[in-house]
Amino acid sequence: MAFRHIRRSLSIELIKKNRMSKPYPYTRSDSSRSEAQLSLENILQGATPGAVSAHSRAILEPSVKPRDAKPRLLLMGLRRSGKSSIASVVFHKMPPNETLFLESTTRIQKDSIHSFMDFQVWDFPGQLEYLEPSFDLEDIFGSLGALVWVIDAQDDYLDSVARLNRTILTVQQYYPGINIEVFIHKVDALSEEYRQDAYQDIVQRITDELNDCGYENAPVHFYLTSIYDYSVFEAFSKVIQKLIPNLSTLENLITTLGNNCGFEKTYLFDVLSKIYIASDTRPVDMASYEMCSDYIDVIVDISELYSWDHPLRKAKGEQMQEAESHVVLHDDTMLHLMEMNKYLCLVSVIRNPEAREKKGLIDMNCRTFQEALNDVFSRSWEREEDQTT
Ligand SMILES: Nc1nc2c(ncn2[C@@H]2O[C@H](COP(=O)(O)OP(=O)(O)OP(=O)(O)O)[C@@H](O)[C@H]2O)c(=O)[nH]1
Repeated sequence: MAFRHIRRSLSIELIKKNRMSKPYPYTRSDSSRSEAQLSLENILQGATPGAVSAHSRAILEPSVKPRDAKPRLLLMGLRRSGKSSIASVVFHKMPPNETLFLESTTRIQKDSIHSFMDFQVWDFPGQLEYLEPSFDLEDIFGSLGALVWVIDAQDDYLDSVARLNRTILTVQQYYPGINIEVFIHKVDALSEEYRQDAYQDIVQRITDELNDCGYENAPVHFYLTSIYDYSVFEAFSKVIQKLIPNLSTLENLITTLGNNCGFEKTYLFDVLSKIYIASDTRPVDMASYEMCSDYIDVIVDISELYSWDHPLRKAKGEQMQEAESHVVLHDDTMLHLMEMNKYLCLVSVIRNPEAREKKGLIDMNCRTFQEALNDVFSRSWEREEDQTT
């Protein structure tokens, strides 16, 4: 559990603390990772590489058990476009610069992600010809949540765009509802002007082709991404959000909470991956998202440092199981964090001085939100397990 080491509520007043300015969200090597982080990673079940070849369809077994009927995210694109790097950085907390040493994927890598929602991430080798008749489209695209197509924007992308167009046209015929998410990737090394040009050009080429073939409203979305900043987390947040049932209910709940407590912006984070699964309906600004995301790291680190069982330490009264914390930054912005359950935590940005003073109100409203969230969004099999025990 994310903050299970925290036995009591933390309240940290870091008056002169500058915004955390780590270049990347994960900058430490494996050996220096905290127990808390490792325990987070243990939630993930490791990759179970399927022995896929063009002639071996058996590995792409259709899902039969209800537990296996999870939405699937397919990572596709040409070789070296950055698919495995994205999966490793977002879901395995790999420091971005370590992706330089990733080897080319030769088989479909299947990751089962067990979190607030179960889903699978399939990383396809760039060279795999999945549109050939030897592959069963139903096995690949059947229970698909989204197809994430990664285009290396630093490279000549025309081949990739042509291949994506072929894939979309095939998939659209049989599975018109599938979300196609195009990551225009590795934009970190590009100038702002070149980024925008590449973006416009790629969008144009794909929409023109789809329009010519009669798919005017195909569900294709575009993102500029890089593993060296938060853009890939932001993009994945948007991709995952489309798979969440009742997202608008969740957003409305968060908006009501924010209005009642005077929050400027609130995010509901998946602690493991630090993608946000919902936020209030105000526009997202990257600076606040980054700040909140960094704050989760800070709290995980602090909980690791100070939550060990001390024989002489006695609890004073009843203790909350969930972590709760707030911090005031140098510009008087307050960040408030509250753990919601095993997987999710709520992080809010508070700039209104009056709102900052009403800590009791904030706590009470966040608890009410927590109860509503856990009632509505607890995972069905956990409820079943609870009933059987
Ligand atoms: N500059 C930059 N490099 C990146 C980024 N993402 C990935 N890379 C680099 O791109 C190279 C290829 O990345 P991979 O993740 O192995 O690519 P892949 O698409 O999985 O490749 P295949 O397994 O061959 O299909 C690695 O050296 C990464 O470090 C990014 O956002 N920016």
